[in-house]
Amino acid sequence: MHGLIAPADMAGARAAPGLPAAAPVHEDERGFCLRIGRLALRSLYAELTLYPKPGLVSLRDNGSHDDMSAETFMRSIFALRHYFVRITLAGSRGAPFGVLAALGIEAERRMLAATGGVNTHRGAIFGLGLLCAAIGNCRAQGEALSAQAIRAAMVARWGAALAAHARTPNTGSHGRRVAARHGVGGARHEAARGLPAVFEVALPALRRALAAGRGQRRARVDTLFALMAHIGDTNVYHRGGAAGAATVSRHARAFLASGGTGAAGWEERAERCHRLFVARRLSPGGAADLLAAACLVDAVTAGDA
Ligand SMILES: CC(C)(COP(=O)(O)OP(=O)(O)OC[C@H]1O[C@@H](n2cnc3c(N)ncnc32)[C@H](O[C@H]2O[C@H](COP(=O)(O)OP(=O)(O)OP(=O)(O)O)[C@@H](O)[C@H]2O)[C@@H]1O)[C@@H](O)C(=O)NCCC(=O)NCCS
Ligand SMILES: Nc1ncnc2[nH]cnc12
Repeated sequence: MHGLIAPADMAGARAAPGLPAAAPVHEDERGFCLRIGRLALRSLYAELTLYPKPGLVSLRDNGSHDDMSAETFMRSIFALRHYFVRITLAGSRGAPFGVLAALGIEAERRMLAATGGVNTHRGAIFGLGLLCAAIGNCRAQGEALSAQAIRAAMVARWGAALAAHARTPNTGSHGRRVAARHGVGGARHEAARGLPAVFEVALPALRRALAAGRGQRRARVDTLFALMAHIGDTNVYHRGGAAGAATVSRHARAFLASGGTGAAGWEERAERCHRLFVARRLSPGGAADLLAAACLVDAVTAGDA
């Protein structure tokens, strides 16, 4: 991921929609935004390359998907290399939600151009974009980069707009149909509530597993299962309905109850779950995004930025 972001990206950042073009970007601010952008890409790459990851695309196989592969995701990650830098800068400048949304919609356009029209990271563009903006805002306010401060900055600066966004009808997305049929709010409602899946489920699970000495791979697998056990994933509902969502939650809880990756034979159990989800075409894409989001917050709060 190291070489993906060049200083030229900051030039691109200044030209970002809604940001004052003449606003000078100071050296330390520039360096910070580049580092956060790099950590965001690294988090998406960490998610993609993790295995076993029930139903999801990895370097091993395409999971429950006929329309995308690891290559599709790599193209998407490369297409987002400017976006995360820009939205971090926008957040540091206290940009309104409309500016962030415009950056996100532009990023979605770049993603679709890179993937041949496949939706790989629409949810990640939203969730990780919001976190990058909050991280930039936190630093600009002189706050220490803790999980609590990042969440507080996101809610304080964009909470009202996110609540309004969650109330607006989805534009022809799966999310709208899932919300109408199953009452599951998805990404918008998750953000409107301050990303509880990231800060109250994923991050604690990741840190518990790391503190238990399980290493990054096993900690990330445990975290993905914790997310699958707890969230309403619109991707799962879209493909498998309420029965599919119950299947995902039941198998995730069983894996965790058996000790997660701390128990002998965990990898075979996780791969068996992967094969079952693939057979039923289930794909917890929302959990995958939230895992990447937790990896980003963990890296930033560990001082990697
Ligand atoms: C805010 C939006 C992005 C919300 O979009 P939408 O109205 O469609 O709402 P959702 O469907 O609920 O969510 C969209 C994606 O978010 C991920 N997701 C799902 N559930 C959750 C959840 N509980 N919490 C968080 N995130 C969630 C998921 O994204 C991932 O899965 C997609 C890939 O999987 P796949 O199965 O292939 O998906 P499809 O192609 O759609 O299905 P198939 O046809 O293949 O079967 C991929 O997107 C992953 O990221 C949901 O898909 C939007 O309204 C918006 O406003 N966007 C622009 C604003 C913006 O980005 N701003 C930036 C900063 S504010
Ligand atoms: N690895 C993955 N496979 C399928 N959908 C995803 N959405 C986000 N990451 C994903």
